[in-house]
Amino acid sequence: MLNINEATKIFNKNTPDEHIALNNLSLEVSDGEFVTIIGGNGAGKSTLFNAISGTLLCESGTISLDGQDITHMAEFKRAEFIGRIFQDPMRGTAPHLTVGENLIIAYMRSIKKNMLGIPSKKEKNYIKERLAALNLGLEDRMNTKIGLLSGGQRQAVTLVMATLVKPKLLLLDEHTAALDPVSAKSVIDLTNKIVSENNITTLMITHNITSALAMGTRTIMMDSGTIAVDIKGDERKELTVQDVLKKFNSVKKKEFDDDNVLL
Ligand SMILES: Nc1ncnc2c1ncn2[C@@H]1O[C@H](COP(=O)(O)OP(=O)(O)OP(=O)(O)O)[C@@H](O)[C@H]1O
Repeated sequence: MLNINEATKIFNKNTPDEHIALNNLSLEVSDGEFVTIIGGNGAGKSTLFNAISGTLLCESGTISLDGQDITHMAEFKRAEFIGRIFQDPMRGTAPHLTVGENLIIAYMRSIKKNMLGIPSKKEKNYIKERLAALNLGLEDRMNTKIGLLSGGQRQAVTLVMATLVKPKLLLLDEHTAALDPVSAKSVIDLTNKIVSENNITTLMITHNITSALAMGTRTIMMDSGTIAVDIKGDERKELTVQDVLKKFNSVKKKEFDDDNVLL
């Protein structure tokens, strides 16, 4: 499905500030896998997402999705089949447009029609049904400017926007980190529901090792632009946070230190 082969990204190359953010990183993700990604500050998690979504190009290595080489494909082209949700609920939506307008634009873009085209009545009903399925009553707020919704409501709408048409790949970049605990829990539940019901291949960055283990089917831990730990299958089922940290320490021969990691 997703195949990253020896990707290297170097920032400020050949300067005193040179930094290798992705170091010959290879990763294969199968169709329908839900991979949670953890790692300390600066480990390269967001750079990995930027490389996959085309926000930046790597110095070397290849990236393919569904058998198609996307290594040099422009970001806006990849956005047709890669959904990405950011930490900031303000990102990825047009705050002055209504909930309905934002959803329609996302839908029209995903089906490669003119973004400002007019959906049919059937399509409009489908969009409303998808919103209603969240059980947040947001289908009654189709005419509300999306910027007036709470952060949690907005991330919920963003999740629907990104999955109205099933993306080949969904990238969740700490998408609950800016929310209060109750809203974060609600968005996590919605994420699980939408991803599993639609069997969407998903990568999710989180700083919370507990939810990294509780969610998804596989957990990888990044360090210095590489994958230090990769856990899936039966091995993952019984694993505790301490086990993950122990694994990291034994592989990297150093203590995992990151104040931001919530146990
Ligand atoms: N545009 C850039 N220019 C220079 N250096 C960068 C740039 N983007 C990222 N880096 C550096 O690359 C490294 C990896 O950054 P990245 O944002 O991928 O880490 P991360 O794992 O997402 O960290 P965090 O959990 O803090 O968000 C860091 O050392 C960072 O300072």
